[in-house]
Amino acid sequence: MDGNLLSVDSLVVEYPTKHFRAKPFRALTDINISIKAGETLGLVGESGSGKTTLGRAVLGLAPVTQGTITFEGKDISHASRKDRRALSRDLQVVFQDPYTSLNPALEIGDILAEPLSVQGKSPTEAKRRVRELLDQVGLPSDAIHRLPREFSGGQRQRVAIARALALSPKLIVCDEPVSALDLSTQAVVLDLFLQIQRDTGVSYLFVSHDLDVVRHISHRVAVMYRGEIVEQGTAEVVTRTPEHPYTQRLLLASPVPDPDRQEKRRKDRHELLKAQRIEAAASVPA
Ligand SMILES: Nc1ncnc2c1ncn2[C@@H]1O[C@H](COP(=O)(O)OP(=O)(O)OP(=O)(O)O)[C@@H](O)[C@H]1O
Repeated sequence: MDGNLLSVDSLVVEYPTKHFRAKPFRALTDINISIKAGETLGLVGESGSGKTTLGRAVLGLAPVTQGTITFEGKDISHASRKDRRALSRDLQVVFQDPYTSLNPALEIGDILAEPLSVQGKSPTEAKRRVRELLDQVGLPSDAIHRLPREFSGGQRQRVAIARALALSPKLIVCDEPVSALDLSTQAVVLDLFLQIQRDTGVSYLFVSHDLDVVRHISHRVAVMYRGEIVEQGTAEVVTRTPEHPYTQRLLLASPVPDPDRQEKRRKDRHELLKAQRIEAAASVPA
């Protein structure tokens, strides 16, 4: 193994097109990324650039045409269904929309116990782990008997994060996990991601269209444009002094283009996080 938890080499993904004579649609071309244990790679780019497709390819949900995806030294690009089931212990996902990603008919306790029982944990073990998970994501233990609709967006995303954490994965693909949340809840949930990484050493492939979010959460950032990675490097360099014209445009297109205002927004977010951390210690979280 080369020290990487995940490495994606020369990846090409093509989606079949409906018309049988038409050429397949190439969504990803020559993608090369890697993630080490405990590291976050932020994936940023405009809508349609292929971010979700890359996350889905890692999860075995998009068709790999060429190249390899290696996880813990093993080629998983064409893993069988059985191998995928085993992989799901180590490789998990948090989706964008906490309103549709949780089964509305199941109580939170059952949502969290599901991956545990699939992996053969006894009901007693599962119960203990569910309590631990609720605590880890800052939800009260009485959440066990409540339904998703009784929770706010931020709280539901905590449930989705807890579910992803249930089997202590090594990598979580986070597909725009804060985009559906308001700004202050975004800050709290991002902080939770960071806290969990500090506590567990989990790695994230973190997809977002928001440079600000990606800068806050990532160690390194890869910028996608029309199915290719046009730039990657440390979060600081890529998001502040990008080299590629597309990244520069992305930075300019960010809702707060002025660097001073960006700095202020960074400070505001920091202050907000600090205040909310203090508040969170005393109250029910967002
Ligand atoms: N199942 C599919 N079949 C055919 N084409 C697809 C499929 N999924 C995505 N695409 C196409 O692949 C390209 C990349 O889409 P993808 O969803 O990965 O981009 P994205 O950067 O995540 O965009 P967004 O931020 O809007 O989700 C787009 O042109 C999209 O239309």
